[in-house]
Amino acid sequence: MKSIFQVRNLSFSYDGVSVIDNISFDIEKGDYFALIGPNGSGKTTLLKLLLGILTPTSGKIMYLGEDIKFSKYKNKIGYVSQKANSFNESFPATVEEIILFTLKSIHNLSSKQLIEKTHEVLNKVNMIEYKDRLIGNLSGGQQQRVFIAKALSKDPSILFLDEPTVGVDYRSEEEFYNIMQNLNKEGVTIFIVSHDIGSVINKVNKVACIGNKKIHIHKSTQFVDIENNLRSIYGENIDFFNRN
Ligand SMILES: Nc1ncnc2c1ncn2[C@@H]1O[C@H](COP(=O)(O)OP(=O)(O)OP(=O)(O)O)[C@@H](O)[C@H]1O
Repeated sequence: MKSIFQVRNLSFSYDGVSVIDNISFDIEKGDYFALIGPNGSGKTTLLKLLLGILTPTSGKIMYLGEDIKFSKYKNKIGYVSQKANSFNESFPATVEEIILFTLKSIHNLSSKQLIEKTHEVLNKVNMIEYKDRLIGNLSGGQQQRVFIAKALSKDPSILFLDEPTVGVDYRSEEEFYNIMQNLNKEGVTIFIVSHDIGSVINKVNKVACIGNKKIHIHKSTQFVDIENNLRSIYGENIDFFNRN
């Protein structure tokens, strides 16, 4: 499989306090990845490093073989942040206007093409029927889908999502994972940061566990392997998965 991201001997410290210590792993084309780990284990820090928001203390991150410091990779990645689903009620724009505006800033398309592309990305997140609604009048789960549509406007090769199911109800969560699965089938590589181990593990096909400053990649979602690894990270004898 072709690597999209190659992380090599990556370490990171905040003001001398080490959070990530000499980790190496790849994100391959077509991966549907979950990054899991306890609170404070460094999930968001690693995500910020991959997004180029933070700079490694040492080591390298490469996008398609080129150091991200020098690469124009940001045009090729989609990012949905943790606090994405929070538009104010009075925000004066419809769903369609928000996507149109985003697309205009990225692509050089005719008006007709812009509308077509807007409808295409809204269809991908099951939001076409809400296109004329004011964004502030949507539920948190629906707003989240608009943010995913915004991220898809770039035609990203990889989509990063930080804790995407926090604050969404069971039905929205199911819908969210259906959308992710469809996008992954269409070829989008997906990387989800989540503390909701039981839910996310049933959906993805690779798991990265972060803890004690290290990362362990599970190339399948074999519960027993992951569970043993999580026990060593959390140091507790607890059940992580609901197997019903
Ligand atoms: N800006 C910062 N300055 C100093 N320390 C920080 C900063 N941001 C995070 N940290 C520390 O780095 C460690 C990792 O934090 P991080 O937010 O990456 O963890 P996380 O796994 O995403 O946690 P959570 O699940 O609670 O969101 C924590 O000990 C945290 O206190």
